[in-house]
Amino acid sequence: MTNALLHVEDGYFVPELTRNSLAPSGRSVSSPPKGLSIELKGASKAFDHRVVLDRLNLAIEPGEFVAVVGRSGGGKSTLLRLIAGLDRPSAGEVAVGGAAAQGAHPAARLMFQDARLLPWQRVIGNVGIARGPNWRDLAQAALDEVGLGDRANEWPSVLSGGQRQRVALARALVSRPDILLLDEPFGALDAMTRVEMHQLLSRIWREHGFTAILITHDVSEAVALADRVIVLREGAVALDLAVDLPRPRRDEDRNSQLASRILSYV
Ligand SMILES: Nc1ncnc2c1ncn2[C@@H]1O[C@H](COP(=O)(O)OP(=O)(O)OP(=O)(O)O)[C@@H](O)[C@H]1O
Repeated sequence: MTNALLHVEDGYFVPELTRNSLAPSGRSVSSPPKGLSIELKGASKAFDHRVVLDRLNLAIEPGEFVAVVGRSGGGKSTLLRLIAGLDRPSAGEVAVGGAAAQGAHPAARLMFQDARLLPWQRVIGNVGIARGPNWRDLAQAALDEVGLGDRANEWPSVLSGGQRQRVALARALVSRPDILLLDEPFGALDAMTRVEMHQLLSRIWREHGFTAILITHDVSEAVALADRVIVLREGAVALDLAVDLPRPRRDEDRNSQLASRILSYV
């Protein structure tokens, strides 16, 4: 498979999106980028005249971690696709870093419930999928960051679900994204692995400084990870709540109180 066939919608690192890691930007693996702001101004999306997002206004600060929860079919993934620039609003505007989105945003990476690894590439080949100068070193560094440095030469088929998601995270990180868009990335994992992934993502988000948007059905996950939880209902923001709890969020009582409050808006 050539790079030209790799698609941003699959979470892959496409060649024209390589500015941070492969261009001589001066950024090294240890110099974190700054997250970008995201703004939706009266953004609507309709499919066949059915309104899925209805005049949404939302301002997300650079480096903020926002979780979006809501019922199935409520427009969460649609919102993520608009922010990624994979889809255009039917009306209104989506701005990333202050500029209106025009096509897939070069600084955004996506992660899905399914890791979407290429079975014919070893782990390191999946992470450094775009190749280019130093790709192996950059991919190895990203694998080290997610705790899989010693699995670089294995095939994806021998990895567990949690390890595959770590590889998907490394593949996103290798380009030093300014925005990480997470569409239920931990939805298929068991409870223990999910908690490990929460800790990993929290650490990486803190160290890298990217803006994170996490879609989840799990309100406790939203409370554990996000600065802010948004409930999307019938295409509009039903709740926009700051999670004012210190990290790491180990106070089960406070977490579950907040989770119950959020659930009442879903
Ligand atoms: N490309 C499309 N064409 C037509 N309808 C679409 C398209 N994409 C999404 N929809 C519809 O828009 C609505 C919202 O879908 P979306 O995937 O954004 O919801 P969601 O909140 O992410 O759902 P879930 O939690 O089940 O993943 C659904 O009714 C879906 O069928």
